[in-house]
Amino acid sequence: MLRIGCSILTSLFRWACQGIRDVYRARLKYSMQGLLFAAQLARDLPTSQDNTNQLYAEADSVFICLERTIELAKTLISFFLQLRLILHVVGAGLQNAGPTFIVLCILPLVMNLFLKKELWGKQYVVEAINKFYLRKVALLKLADDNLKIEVLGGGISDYLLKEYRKAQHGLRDTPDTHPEQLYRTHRGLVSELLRSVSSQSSMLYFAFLALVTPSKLSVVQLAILEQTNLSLRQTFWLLANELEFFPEDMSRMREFYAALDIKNQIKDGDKVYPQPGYDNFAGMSIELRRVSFSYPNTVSDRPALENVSFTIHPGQLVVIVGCNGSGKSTLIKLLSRLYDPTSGTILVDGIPIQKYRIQELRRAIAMLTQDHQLFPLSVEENIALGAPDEAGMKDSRKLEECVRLSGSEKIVNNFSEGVQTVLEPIPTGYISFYGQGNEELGAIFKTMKKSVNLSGKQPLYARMFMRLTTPVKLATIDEPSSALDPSSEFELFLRLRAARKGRTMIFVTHRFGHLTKHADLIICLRDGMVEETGTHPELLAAGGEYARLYNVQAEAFTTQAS
Ligand SMILES: Nc1ncnc2c1ncn2[C@@H]1O[C@H](COP(=O)(O)OP(=O)(O)OP(=O)(O)O)[C@@H](O)[C@H]1O
Repeated sequence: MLRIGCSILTSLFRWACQGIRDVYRARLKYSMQGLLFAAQLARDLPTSQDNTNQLYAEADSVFICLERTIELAKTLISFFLQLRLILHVVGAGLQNAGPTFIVLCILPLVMNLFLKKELWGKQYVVEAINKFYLRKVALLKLADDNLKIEVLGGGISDYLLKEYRKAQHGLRDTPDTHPEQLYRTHRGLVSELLRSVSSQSSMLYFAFLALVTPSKLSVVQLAILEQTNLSLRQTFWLLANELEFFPEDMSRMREFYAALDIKNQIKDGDKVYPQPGYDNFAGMSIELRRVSFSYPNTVSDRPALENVSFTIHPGQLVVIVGCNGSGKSTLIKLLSRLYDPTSGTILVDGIPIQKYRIQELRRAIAMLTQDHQLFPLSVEENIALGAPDEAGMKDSRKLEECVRLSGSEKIVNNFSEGVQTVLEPIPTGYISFYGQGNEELGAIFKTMKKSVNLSGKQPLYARMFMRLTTPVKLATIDEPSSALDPSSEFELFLRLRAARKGRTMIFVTHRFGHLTKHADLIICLRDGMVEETGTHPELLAAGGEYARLYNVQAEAFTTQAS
């Protein structure tokens, strides 16, 4: 009865512990996740791109470390209790045999620890270097759906199959099993023999003692020792495993806290923006004095910008032009302090840009770059986040106006859920291992992955228009039109220019015409340096790089096809 009662109590205790454990784990994890999310959001661009800051930070690592510490303590206690039991049982008859028995009992496991060939739990980096394997993996990738058009359109399937066979031939029978598995299977004969002989030593020792001094060992003692021998080994094995992984768990937890503590490379200033007296200025004034910049971790010897100097007056419409890689986008990134110049000074309203509070400065800048992406949120939120204050988020009239200005009406109307449509839902579902291949489940799974395919990026422009409803002083638009047809592009430029009142506006573009003719200032870059500046007529008359680029585009429209 007592035994049954104890088992029931144990089960109840386990069940309750499991529930509490799961709840506590979730609480701790969510709270750590929140801290990590805040730290990641606060991290600036150079800091996040710095390889030394790529830490393994898992919100669960704190709980795991805590749990493993408790487990380790439990195992240690149980190990010492078992040792005590053995000494007690053996000590009754044979005074000195207990310690010998314990040593023999755990000897095979100690040997195992030294002789075992296992990579698991060790710190290492793996890289495949077999050229045939690398070739095969690269070729297999070409069967992916996202490369279908290139492969089918290019008619290269036969070539790929031939190359695959060659790579396979070169690879011969070299296994591509995980290195952990391969390493483990290569055990030496001596270690195998030592292992099996030593595993029997403790009981052989007692069998020997029982034969030599039968009066000092009872059958009951032998039975208890047989049982304890097994459980001591089990506990020791558990202890060794836990101790092996413990430093790794600790280091993961340390890494998690280190990730929370990463200091931003871009230092914040303490001046408010705009400075008193500048609030009513018709835009931001910008001056660059001998600014040079190289990207952190770049492999290129040439700086992205070199000795760049120019002045933009408040309210000017500026167009930056230049060939690919001439530094146009980089320049825009420096203006919002996504990066700081390597040397030189940027003055905003006459004060070095680093002196302003970054948050306030960025709030005064509306930026649209080639890197901008739509968020995996609803269309409405994607747009409203241009003005993320409570009032802007809820103003549906404003939202509709921004959709209209950006030319996104057609796109939005095509969605059955309109502005509530989530653009790129994060896939969270999966089919179980044994459910793979089940047609019915497959059909359900397909309906779960509903990504919305947008050909243009108009909602991004809508977000920009939303941003322009706030008191921004500088709008920078980097290649706004690359995904637009010419008439949409023309209309968009008109609307953006109309939204210019009271703010400085900088466009980065490869296309001349609509914009450059209206620009107060054109800055022409070449290889990271300012080649020339001026207005459209001035630069055409100068006959330099701008005139050359302009004429190349103009000729494309005027030259008769031969
Ligand atoms: N994140 C980066 N890390 C390292 N180098 C970069 C990075 N971004 C740009 N570069 C390099 O800096 C230089 C200037 O690039 P940038 O993108 O500013 O030129 P761009 O004139 O805007 O070019 P495009 O017209 O193609 O957009 C180029 O040599 C580019 O390869």
